[in-house]
Amino acid sequence: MASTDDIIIVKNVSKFFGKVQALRNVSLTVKRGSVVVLIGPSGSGKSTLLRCMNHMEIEDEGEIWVDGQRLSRDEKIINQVRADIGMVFQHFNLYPHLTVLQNITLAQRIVRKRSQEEAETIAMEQLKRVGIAEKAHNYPAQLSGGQQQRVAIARALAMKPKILLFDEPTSALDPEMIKEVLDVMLDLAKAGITMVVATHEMGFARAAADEVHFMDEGCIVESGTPEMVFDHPRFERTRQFLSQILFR
Ligand SMILES: Nc1ncnc2c1ncn2[C@@H]1O[C@H](COP(=O)(O)OP(=O)(O)OP(=O)(O)O)[C@@H](O)[C@H]1O
Repeated sequence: MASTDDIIIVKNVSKFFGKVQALRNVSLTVKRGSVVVLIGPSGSGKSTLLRCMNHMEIEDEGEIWVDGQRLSRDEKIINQVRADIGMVFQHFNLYPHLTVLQNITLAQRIVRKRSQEEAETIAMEQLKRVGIAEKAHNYPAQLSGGQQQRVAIARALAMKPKILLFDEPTSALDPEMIKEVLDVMLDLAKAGITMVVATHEMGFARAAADEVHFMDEGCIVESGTPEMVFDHPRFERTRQFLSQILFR
């Protein structure tokens, strides 16, 4: 039964791209304040599931509920859900012609209708939180990949979202920059921010996740605590995947 603790409910969701079935009857719940990590091979459906959660993709079958609201094609609901759910992508998606500060104030002004002054105050708070306040007046191209991703996280946080979705946030980074981004994410997890993270970083999953879901071919094959999934996988498919993955 659904509880008010459940901020996201995904119920029997399927999604097709032409003949490709990206999600097969997927169900999961995300509890308020918890960290849920999606793992699985490339093409297993992790991104599609995240994108359905904030309605960047629309499920073909099943239901998705976010904070008590059923997602539908109603534009008002879609806009509200998108404002309440922050998303951090693999490729940062910062505007190259805007400074870091402008990147973080833009959506706050348009979507949250904040004044420039308020938006800048919040932007600076969040830049401090991710440890790069001194870069506020730089352009994205003047920052390292890790710093750009931290700006993207600050931008998402500045919207004061109810949930943060991360789609392989460290996959495009050089190895030496991965840790600085994962450390920021770990801090957010400790602060009780609700997060759903698709990642290949098993060390992060082990340290931060309340629940791990292993996906393969559009299905959730196995779910549980990191200890259950990593140390005592029940299915051969999970064991096989984990045996090919680098733990760090
Ligand atoms: N817009 C799209 N059009 C057509 N097929 C798509 C589209 N998006 C995803 N797919 C297909 O859906 C399946 C699931 O893809 P998805 O990106 O969700 O997997 P993933 O687990 O996130 O993979 P990765 O780890 O490589 O990002 C794949 O077969 C993919 O090719």
